[in-house]
Amino acid sequence: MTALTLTNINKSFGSVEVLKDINLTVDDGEFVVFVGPSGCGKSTLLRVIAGLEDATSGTVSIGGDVVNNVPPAKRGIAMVFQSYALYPHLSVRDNMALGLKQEKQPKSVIDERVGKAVQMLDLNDYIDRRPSDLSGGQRQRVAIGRAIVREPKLFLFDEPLSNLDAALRMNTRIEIAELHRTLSASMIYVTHDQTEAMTLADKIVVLRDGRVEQVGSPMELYNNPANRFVAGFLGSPAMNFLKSAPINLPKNGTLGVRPEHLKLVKKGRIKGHVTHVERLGGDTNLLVSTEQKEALTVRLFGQDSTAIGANIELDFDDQRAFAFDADNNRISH
Ligand SMILES: Nc1ncnc2c1ncn2[C@@H]1O[C@H](COP(=O)(O)OP(=O)(O)OP(=O)(O)O)[C@@H](O)[C@H]1O
Repeated sequence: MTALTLTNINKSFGSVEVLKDINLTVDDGEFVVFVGPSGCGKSTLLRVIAGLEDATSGTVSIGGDVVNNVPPAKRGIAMVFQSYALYPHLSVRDNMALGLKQEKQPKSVIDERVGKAVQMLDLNDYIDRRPSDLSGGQRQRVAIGRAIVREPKLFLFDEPLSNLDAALRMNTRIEIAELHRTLSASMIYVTHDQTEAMTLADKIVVLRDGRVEQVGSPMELYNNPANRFVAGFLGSPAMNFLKSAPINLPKNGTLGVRPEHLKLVKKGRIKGHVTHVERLGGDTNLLVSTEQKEALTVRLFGQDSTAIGANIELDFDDQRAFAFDADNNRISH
């Protein structure tokens, strides 16, 4: 069964085309992440699915029903926003219960669903507090709880972790992944963070300038990017791109090598000097300027003693490298 189908979705604001011919399906229980740089149309696409924006053309189907003319509250979706959007004067419990009260659900149903969500999200100690007395992470859990109690057909998350600090972001990311496993619900999650996309998604949709660049599992996209944009967007540190490559490339082509696939060797095909060293404890990143004055990042596992200014030689396994043509599309080599 398909949770969501988008067919030929276009969206313009005035003369500006923001979404261009988007076709996509989300299967039941699938976790789909929309990822792409700022302004590529991720939030607009989510808002079209939610019914907060109308598509200029195209069809939105949820659970097999066309919902273009169905208002947001009747689409069977629940949305979690970056800003939490909690009511400041209501307790955690009442914030979570509000949607169900508005639906006129019986008290027994409300108590049961809120109780279950509170348990699941470990919010027991906070149910009588107001949002202002909670940390950012706890507020986001309340916002997620409010979505869960509605038992939606489809969850929509719009950059839910971007207001949290790095450590909390990682914890909450793991909680969202666990929640997805527990609920087996269909989820769409918008982020510009490639780590969130890689770690959460069953399926990643890479967007750029309102178009879908590529759709696939995280490892499919990582190991088999269709073009230079996808190759450069997924992976941290980002893939290196060389114009003066030591392998045969078409005219104006580019060689792509991931930082972890470059090896320090005595005699290699790439020569350069180290311009900066980042010692991360577990890994070491070397920033290198090649003889052809191109910049590279090398990711070495563990602690490495190479110093700034060192002359080094690098090489890589050709099987691990990617070749892109003058139009930045991937070619086999
Ligand atoms: N109501 C609107 N009126 C006019 N233009 C809009 C409107 N909403 C969004 N846009 C434009 O549409 C484009 C896509 O915006 P959108 O918010 O969907 O991007 P995004 O990928 O979610 O970006 P971000 O990661 O920065 O939130 C942007 O160029 C934006 O300026």
